[in-house]
Amino acid sequence: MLNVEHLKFRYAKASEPTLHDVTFSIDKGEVFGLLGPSGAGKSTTQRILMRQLRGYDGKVQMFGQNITDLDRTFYDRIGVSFELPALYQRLTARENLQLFSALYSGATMPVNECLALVDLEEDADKRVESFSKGMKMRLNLCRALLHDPEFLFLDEPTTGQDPARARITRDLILRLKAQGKTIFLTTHNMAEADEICDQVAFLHNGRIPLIGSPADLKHRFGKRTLEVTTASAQPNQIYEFAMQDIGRNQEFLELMHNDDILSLHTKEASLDDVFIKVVNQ
Ligand SMILES: Nc1ncnc2c1ncn2[C@@H]1O[C@H](COP(=O)(O)OP(=O)(O)OP(=O)(O)O)[C@@H](O)[C@H]1O
Repeated sequence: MLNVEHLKFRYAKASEPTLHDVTFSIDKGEVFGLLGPSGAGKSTTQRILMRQLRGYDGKVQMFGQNITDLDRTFYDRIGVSFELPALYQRLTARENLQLFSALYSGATMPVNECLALVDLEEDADKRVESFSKGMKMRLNLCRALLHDPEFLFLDEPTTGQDPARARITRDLILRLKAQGKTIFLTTHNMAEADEICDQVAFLHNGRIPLIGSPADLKHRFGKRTLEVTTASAQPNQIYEFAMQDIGRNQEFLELMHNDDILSLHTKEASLDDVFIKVVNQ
């Protein structure tokens, strides 16, 4: 569905390339997460794939063709939800969607139906300028879905949303995946990436040093630990032991012979651990 090989890109006024050598591919129906520190080049990569930035080196193929060879129907096949101004503030949510619907050559989803997907039906006739950041993000997502595209670009899709709303958005993304859509997202939320992505890639120093399923990367690079608290320890003192070879860890074994264990708690490896390892390399 998408194939990127040795992508390199430098902004006109920058002395160094933002992307040095980026290679990855995404299969149809996959949720792919591009992760990395601020300024790593995640949005830059997305903008190249969306044909907003030209002048790159390397190969970028989408829908089986080089993206430079695709005609304007490309924009009917992709949906884009970015944080930056994509909405008319003075218009209502409904008016915004009606306006964007008119830009597509093919059929679009009824506006009410689309607003219901992101739980905004009751706010349909309010001006966007009165919306919270999270509501604007949800309307942006709605806009991206209007024309039922097969490929979605989502930049930080749950930014500004409270945990309940973020849950609704993540469930929607998973429903879209179940419908066969391919989704490329960026997020700083590692737990979110872990939950919804089939594959994640870490972008760092203009390259992708790690790529794989969250489970595989956590297994390879994360660390599982056991946390122990005891009655005799200082308040807030927690002993932490790596699970690997714990049965031969003398300090742990001695602690287990004490009678004052208060709690034993296993901590699973997380993508946060992997992220920190990648950026500290
Ligand atoms: N128009 C531009 N001209 C020059 N440099 C730019 C331009 N846009 C972005 N950059 C630089 O390119 C680098 C990558 O920026 P980009 O926005 O792609 O990062 P990001 O990984 O998406 O960051 P964040 O997580 O903060 O959104 C940064 O150093 C940024 O300053």
